[in-house]
Amino acid sequence: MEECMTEKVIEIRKLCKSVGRQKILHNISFDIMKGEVFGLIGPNGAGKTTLMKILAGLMQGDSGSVKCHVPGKGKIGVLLEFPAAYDWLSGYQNLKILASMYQGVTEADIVDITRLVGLEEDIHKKYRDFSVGMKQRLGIAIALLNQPELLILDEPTNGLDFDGICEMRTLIGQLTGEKYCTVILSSHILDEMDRLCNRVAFIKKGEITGVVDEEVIHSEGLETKYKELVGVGRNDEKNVEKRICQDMEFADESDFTGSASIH
Ligand SMILES: Nc1ncnc2c1ncn2[C@@H]1O[C@H](COP(=O)(O)OP(=O)(O)OP(=O)(O)O)[C@@H](O)[C@H]1O
Repeated sequence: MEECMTEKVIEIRKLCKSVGRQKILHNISFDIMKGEVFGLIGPNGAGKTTLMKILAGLMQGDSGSVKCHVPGKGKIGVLLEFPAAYDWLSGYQNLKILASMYQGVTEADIVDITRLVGLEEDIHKKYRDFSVGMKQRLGIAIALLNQPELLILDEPTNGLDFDGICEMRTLIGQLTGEKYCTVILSSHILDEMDRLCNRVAFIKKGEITGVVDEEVIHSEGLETKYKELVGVGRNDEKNVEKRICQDMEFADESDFTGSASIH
C-alpha cells in the first residue's frame, strides 16, 4: 500500500470555476495518490461538491487542469448527495438496471456489493421505503457496481446513524485495503475524517488553505488544523440543511470518462 501511495491518480493544477460573477473555485492545486483516502473538509458553500463534480467529470472547470490517471472508461464511482433511483422498484431491481449498463457485472457481483454495503436485509424493499441511511448505502453500492479504482463520495455518512458511520469506516477500509481503491470523500464531521483519511485538504471560500498528512492529523488533530486553516469552530455547519443540487443527474453516469482534462 505504501508503494501505491507514490503513484498519482489525480493531478489538479490551478483549477478555477465561476458561476456568473461568483468565484466558486480559485486556483486549486493538489495531487491524490493511488490507494489513499483523501478527505476534503470545509464549511457549507466552500466548494467541496463543485470540486467533486469536476473530478467526476460531471462538470467542467473554467481554467486550469484536472488529470485523472484512472485507466478505462467508467472506472470512477461517484456518490453525490442521494442516488437517483426508481422509487417504485426495489433496491435490488435498481441495482440490476444500472448493472446492465456495464459489461461483465454478474448477479453474484450485485449480491457481493449488497453484502459489502450492509444492505442484504433491505435490498428487496421498494426504494421509496428506504431510510436515509439505506439510500446512502445504495448510493455507494451503485458507485461500486463497475469495480471502480477511484471512488468519489460527497458526505457519505450524511444521514447515517452511529452504527452506520462505523460500518462506513470499515467499508472504506476494505475498499482501500482489499480492492486497492483510491477514495476521495468530503465531510463536515472532523472525528470521522481523522479516523478515515490518510490526508486531508481544507477548503474555504473556494480556495485550498492547506493539505495535512496522517502524521499531522494524529499529532495536532484536525480540530486544531480546522481552526487554523478554516478559522471557525468545529462542525458549525453540521445542522445546516444541505442545498439540493438540481444539476446533478446520475442518469449521466454513462458519460463518465477516465480522464477529465480541461483546456
Ligand atoms: N449551479 C450553481 N449555480 C450557482 N451557484 C452555485 C451552483 N452550484 C454551486 N453554487 C455555489 O457555489 C458555492 C459552492 O457550493 P458547493 O455546493 O460546491 O459547496 P459545498 O462545500 O459542497 O457546500 P455544502 O457543504 O453545503 O454541500 C456556493 O456558494 C453555492 O451557492
